[in-house]
Amino acid sequence: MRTVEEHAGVVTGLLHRLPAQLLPLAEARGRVLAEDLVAGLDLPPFPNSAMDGYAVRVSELEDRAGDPIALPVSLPVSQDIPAGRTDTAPLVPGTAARIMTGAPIPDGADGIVPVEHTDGGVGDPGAAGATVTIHDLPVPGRHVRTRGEDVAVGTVVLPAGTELGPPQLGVAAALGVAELPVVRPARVLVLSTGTELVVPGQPLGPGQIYESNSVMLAAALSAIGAEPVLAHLVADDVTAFRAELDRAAAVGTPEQVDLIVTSGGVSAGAYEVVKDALTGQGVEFAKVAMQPGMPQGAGVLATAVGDIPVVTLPGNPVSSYVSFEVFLRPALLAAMGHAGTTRPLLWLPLSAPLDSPPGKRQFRRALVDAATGTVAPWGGPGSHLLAWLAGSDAMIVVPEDATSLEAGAPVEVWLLD
Ligand SMILES: Nc1nc2c(c(=O)[nH]1)N[C@H]1C(S)=C(S)[C@@H](COP(=O)(O)OP(=O)(O)OC[C@H]3O[C@@H](n4cnc5c(N)ncnc54)[C@H](O)[C@@H]3O)O[C@H]1N2
Ligand code: MOO
Repeated sequence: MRTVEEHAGVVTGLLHRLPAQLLPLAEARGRVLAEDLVAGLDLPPFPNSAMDGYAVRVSELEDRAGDPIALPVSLPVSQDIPAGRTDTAPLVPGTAARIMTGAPIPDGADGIVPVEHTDGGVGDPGAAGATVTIHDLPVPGRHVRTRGEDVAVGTVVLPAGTELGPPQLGVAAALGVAELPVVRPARVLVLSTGTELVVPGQPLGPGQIYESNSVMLAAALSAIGAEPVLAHLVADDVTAFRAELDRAAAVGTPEQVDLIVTSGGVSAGAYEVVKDALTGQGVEFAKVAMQPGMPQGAGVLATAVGDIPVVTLPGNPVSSYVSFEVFLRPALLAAMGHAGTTRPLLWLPLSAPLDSPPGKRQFRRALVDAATGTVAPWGGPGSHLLAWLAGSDAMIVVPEDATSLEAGAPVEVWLLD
């Protein structure tokens, strides 16, 4: 049997780092930056006011000894500077300029008196007789946002590998960048197999069940920023199945994907379509020492139209999802440029005992109790217990050598979404 790490290594080895593409900022959230973002300008690009108020020469409001002059003091208001003004004149000595937040500081001014520290001004700023009476003196530089104090031109603002969240996209926009080079998402064909499977919404016949893996896997792919492509259900028919795979492998066609993920048809039954179609074709089937998720397959399928990595997941719904978490999620995140590929990991004491099979790493559905700082197994270990998976918010990882753990034992916990 393969260890979990051995199979994880095989799956990761199938996927190469994806190429970059240019995306408008509005479409880049969650993507990974493919190249350093270097500032093409200073931020702020010019000195500007952090307050609505009056720009002054602070030295004019001090006496020769550098002490504040007696207050209040009235100054003529020589100009008005709203944000966006492009023709600001230097500050006339002995005057103040009315200024708004974000407006350029006039040459010569070195302090801003917030409007709350004045009488609010009398008359139209810039007109004859306009004055402002100042009650409190500013310190030089106060409320002045200097050029380049946030970003200096030429500096790396976001290094390659940065995951683009709202603030990162915001700073790119502030630098005037409209598009960013980001790692392209993986396109993944999800193919569920099984003659017993019926698409939700259709009537269910005897012996049939509704198909749940493809929608679950597609959602899991979307959640990490990959692009799922869902194929129609393929019955347990090797020829039809191979035709689907060949379509997905065809280089340069719209159908081409980076990876094919199948579910079902890999265990020991008489109708294992995935195994039957792929054995000896570059895909290796193995038992992995884990529960659930023991029967696995992975490899590169060579077709007449191109080679395509394939990962075959077991059909039991919980097995399928756990296999995604353990093998595919980290491998795809890495291929899409993410540095962190694991779930947030905690060590928490169990609030209830659990059993685990010898020699297998068990991944148990679990619920974290934030109030007590404990974790409880949620439902049994059965790999058909999908509703329990749906009710869980974490996975407990039980090591291969543990067969029973008492309440209170510390366990590794992966926090799920
Ligand atoms: N004799 C043995 N039998 C089984 C073994 C074994 O080692 N020897 N392994 C068991 C384990 S463990 C697993 S896991 C499953 C894996 O089986 P397959 O991958 O071949 O999957 P299927 O047989 O096609 O289906 C298993 C189960 O899951 C249901 N299923 C499958 N696909 C879907 C889907 N898309 N949506 C919802 N449900 C699905 C299917 O109806 C079966 O109930 O094999 C054990 N058997
Ligand atoms: O390994 Mo299977 O995935 O237990 O149910």
